[in-house]
Amino acid sequence: MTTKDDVSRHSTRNKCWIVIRGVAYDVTDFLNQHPGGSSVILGQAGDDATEAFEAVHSADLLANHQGPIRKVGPVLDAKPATQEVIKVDKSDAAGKAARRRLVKVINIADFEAAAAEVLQPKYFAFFKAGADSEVAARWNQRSWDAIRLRPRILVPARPVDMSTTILGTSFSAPFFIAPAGGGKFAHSQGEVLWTRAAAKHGILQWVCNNAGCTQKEMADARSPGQSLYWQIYAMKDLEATKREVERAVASGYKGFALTVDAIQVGKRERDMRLNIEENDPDPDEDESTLANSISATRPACYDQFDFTSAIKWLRSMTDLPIAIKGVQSWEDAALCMHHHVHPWLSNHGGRQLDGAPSAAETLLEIRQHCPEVLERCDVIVDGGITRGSDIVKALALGAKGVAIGRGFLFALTFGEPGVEKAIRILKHEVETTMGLLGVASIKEISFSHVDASGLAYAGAVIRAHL
Ligand code: HEM
Ligand SMILES: Cc1cc2nc3c(=O)[nH]c(=O)nc-3n(C[C@H](O)[C@H](O)[C@H](O)COP(=O)(O)O)c2cc1C
Repeated sequence: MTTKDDVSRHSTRNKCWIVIRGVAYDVTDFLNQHPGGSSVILGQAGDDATEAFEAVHSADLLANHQGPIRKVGPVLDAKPATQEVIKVDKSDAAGKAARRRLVKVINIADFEAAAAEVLQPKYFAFFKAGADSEVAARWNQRSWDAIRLRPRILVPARPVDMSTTILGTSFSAPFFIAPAGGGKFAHSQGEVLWTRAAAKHGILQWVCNNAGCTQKEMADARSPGQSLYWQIYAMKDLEATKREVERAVASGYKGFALTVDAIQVGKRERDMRLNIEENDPDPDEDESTLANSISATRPACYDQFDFTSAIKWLRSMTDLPIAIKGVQSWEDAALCMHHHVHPWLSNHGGRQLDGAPSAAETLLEIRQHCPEVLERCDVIVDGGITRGSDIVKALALGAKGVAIGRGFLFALTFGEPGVEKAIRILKHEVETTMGLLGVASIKEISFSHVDASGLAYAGAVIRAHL
């Protein structure tokens, strides 16, 4: 037990306590590790930080966080904590100006441009950033451009049905909302708005465990019958991740992805530059500029798994369908098949290993070296998908589900109406592409509908100029 007075005596960099929901925490040793920088926490030092904390973070972040934070104890005379997470509408995106911008959006790229106008630059940079020179991030998108569609003509038109199954559950469309952290940077209400929009339109939301909203908040925001999947990182403390998976199973999440391409964080320079501009670092501590950014100081992942031990560990927790997210070669896709899990071809939106292949390239490798993967697994792809035609190209190459990260983050800047509009735009584009190709259902889309022969050439030429 402690008191407000006690807490207020710890208001400096060397003795820094804050109160969150009636409990005091000693965050002195955490200050320099806080991904949001020490100054935001120091601004709350010795005081009640609940409102500032929950404007950005999910209510359960503290319980799950593994940084050097010491719980001091309940504050006897603290102001009572409300039951609901405090919603602070810090974005102007909900306002009239934002609605005016939304009207002008007619494709997913427009969402990016519109979000760039309304988001704080550091949040835009966090979403947009790729690793190093951002070649992989740009190539992801260009590689879909390099694939040509092969329409059949004089096929009597029929109504288009784009419904499909992903990991055993039916959805109204083959594309879905990728697990991407930082939803509350886009909109103060965060990822629950994805949950609601996904329900309205019958698409999948694959929830990210770095979400600003809690696992429970998103589960509670579900509509009857709505299926959500859960993405995890295996954290250094495997027991904590195990508890997270158990909670997700208990809350009714219906599928899992283990992200394996981020055992350390890629060097995201956009992010670093914005952080330097904002924090005006001490020139005598120059090295610190390399360490501080939203991306750079993530809690550590467990990095000792091989395929067999990872799958054994996952299977000790759940029988639900599992995808391994971050597969970037046909060999690893074949290993997924061997271990009865689904390969998710992704280079994390180019945010991790610059120079990594795009999902389109990995799909082609799989077709060449182990095509049975496409029959026996639900292959998921992502990276640089901005058009309905990209989605159809991915399906024609053999993918079963197509995830979109940044597109839905930028759309979330405009709240639920933004996300709904993004879904409608993509559905409309998929429908038009399918209609013009001469197919009426996902099953009818085949490899004969694409010509990917230019991809290797485009890769060589474009990469040289990226
Ligand atoms: C004391 C416990 C805290 C923990 C464990 C914590 C953890 C984190 C983590 C992991 C991130 C990275 C982004 C994410 O995953 O959400 C982050 C970012 C951030 N945090 Fe905290 N945080 C804490 C306290 C606070 C407080 C008290 C504030 C506000 C006064 C705050 C404001 C921010 C902001 C604004 C960012 C975004 C990064 C930026 O804007 O540069 N955090 N924090
Ligand atoms: C801002 C941001 C945060 C992300 N956070 C995660 C994450 O926490 N877990 C994860 O598996 N993937 C994460 N991703 C990667 C996405 O799931 C997805 O692989 C990627 O965004 C696809 O590329 P796209 O953004 O070009 O659509 C993140 C991506 C972005 C842009």
